[in-house]
Amino acid sequence: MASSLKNLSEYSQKNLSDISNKRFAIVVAEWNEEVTGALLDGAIATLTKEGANDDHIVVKTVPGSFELTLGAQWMAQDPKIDAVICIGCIIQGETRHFDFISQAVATGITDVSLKYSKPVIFGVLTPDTQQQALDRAGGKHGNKGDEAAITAIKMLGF
Ligand SMILES: Nc1c(NC[C@H](O)[C@H](O)[C@H](O)CO)[nH]c(=O)[nH]c1=O
Ligand SMILES: CC(=O)[C@@H](O)COP(=O)(O)O
Repeated sequence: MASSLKNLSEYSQKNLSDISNKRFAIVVAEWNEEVTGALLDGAIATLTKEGANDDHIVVKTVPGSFELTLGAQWMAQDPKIDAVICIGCIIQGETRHFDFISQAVATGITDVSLKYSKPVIFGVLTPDTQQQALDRAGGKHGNKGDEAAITAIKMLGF
C-alpha cells in the first residue's frame, strides 16, 4: 500500500511485547540530515513511548546510507543488542547511483538480519524528491522512523 494511502505513524498498540529490557541500536546516515534527523527523532520517541529504556537505545552515525549495512553489522554482532534500526534517505539524482545504493542497502541489511538472526529494520526512504522525503519524515504521510521502531518492536514479539 503506498504511503500516500496510509499514515506511517499510525499503528495499533494491541499485542505489542514488553520492551523494557530490550536493547536497541539505531544506525543513522548523515546524508540528507534534515530528513534522517527527523526519522531518528521519530524512532526514539516511539521506542520510549512504547516502554524502551532511554539507556537501552544506542545511536551510531554513518556517512551515507551505503554504510548502513556495515554499521548494522557492527551493532548486530553485539549479543547485548536485540534489534537494529537503520535510518537513511536516498534521493534520486541525475544518475543511476540511486539504484546501486538503494539495492545494496536493501540487500545488505537483509543479509545482516539473517546472519545474526535478529531484527535489522530498513528505515530508509528512497524518494524521487526532497519533498517526498519530508512528507515521510513527520509530514503529511507520517514518520518512517515511527514505522521502523514499531516494526522492531513487533519483530521482538514474534
Ligand atoms: N546520494 C546519497 C548518498 N550517497 C552517499 C552514499 O551513501 C555513500 O556514503 C557513498 O557512496 C560513499 O560510500 N547517501 C545517502 O544516504 N543518500 C543519498 O541521497
Ligand atoms: C542517491 C545518490 O547518490 C544521488 O542523490 C546522487 O546524485 P547524482 O545521481 O545526480 O550524482
